[in-house]
Amino acid sequence: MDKETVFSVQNVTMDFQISGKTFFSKKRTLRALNDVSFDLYKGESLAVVGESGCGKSTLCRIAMRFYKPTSGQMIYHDGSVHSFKGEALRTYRQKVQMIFQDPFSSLNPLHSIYYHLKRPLQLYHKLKGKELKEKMDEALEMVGLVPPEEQGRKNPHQLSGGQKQRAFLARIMAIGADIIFADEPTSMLDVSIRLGVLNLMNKLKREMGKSFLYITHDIATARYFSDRIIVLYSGHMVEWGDVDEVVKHPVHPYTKLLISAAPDPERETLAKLEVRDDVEKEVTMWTPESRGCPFRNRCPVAESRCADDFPEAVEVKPNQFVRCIHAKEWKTENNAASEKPERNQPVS
Ligand SMILES: Nc1ncnc2c1ncn2[C@@H]1O[C@H](COP(=O)(O)OP(=O)(O)OP(=O)(O)O)[C@@H](O)[C@H]1O
Repeated sequence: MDKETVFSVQNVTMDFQISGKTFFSKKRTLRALNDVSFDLYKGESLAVVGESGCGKSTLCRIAMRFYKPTSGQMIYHDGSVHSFKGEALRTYRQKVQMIFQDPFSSLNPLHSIYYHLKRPLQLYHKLKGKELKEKMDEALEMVGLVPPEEQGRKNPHQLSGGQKQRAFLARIMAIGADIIFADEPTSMLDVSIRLGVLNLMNKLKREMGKSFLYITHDIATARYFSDRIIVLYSGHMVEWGDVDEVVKHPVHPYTKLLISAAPDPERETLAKLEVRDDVEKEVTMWTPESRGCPFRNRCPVAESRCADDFPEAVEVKPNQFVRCIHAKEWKTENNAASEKPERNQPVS
């Protein structure tokens, strides 16, 4: 069955003007995202992973219209997100929502949980009286805040971090969102509570067909919750595809590095891959004038040609794409290995 695209990111590039190192130095341009493109499908979770500063949150902020991209566009229902006005903008603000990292600042401490649910149900669905109360309780039950009568009357400070994220998800459901940009929604929660929130998002995805763009630096939760994954490095998509394939058989040296840094008992055999220690380990600041592969200064297999151009994407396996000069060689080797007949198998 064909997948239904509900949101598209098309060649998005985002530049920021930043101050120089001293008061008198000239402003510089930082390229936070470089030519980023992908589709988000109905009822899927697409993880965006990468280390701090790689541009994950910028992607969310553009989708929320906090920033306008320098070039490229985001598409929702055939319309460019930054061109929406009037009714189209109102619908977009209803259907596309964001859940934040910090559950402590996402709810108004002065108002009850019922209040947070009542407002969107009145505004977007024109509900009142008994029907309004039933819908609020339904939303609380859906996210596991029970009994709803008791939980709904509480103020945010009376809830734990995990319960606050559940209350915020109940609000998003009450608004009627279909697409949720989740920016590290569990990173500030205790490990024991994280799983519950991820399971709840899984339920919203599976049972209600909600789509999630799941921003994280944690490969383990990305694999647990997501269907596909994009690995970002310094604003560039370096590898993307089905999450199991990318995590089990990473091809880009940066993906290998990320995965080798995450503990996983199943993956004892993966060779540990170190960054080069003869060069700077910090992420190089990317500017509109920068050329080549952004990872080359840390890459153990870099060659001089890596400074020329950022390589084209190569589909190394069905649904797994890599941008690295070695991707074609890897693809050839991999295909040769898979074409080799097994011993004792008749060749037809
Ligand atoms: N408004 C801004 N002005 C200038 N630079 C910015 C702005 N917003 C983000 N940046 C820069 O853009 C780059 C990407 O930032 P972003 O917050 O998207 O990264 P991130 O991957 O989400 O990091 P983290 O995981 O630490 O939140 C960083 O170098 C950041 O300093």
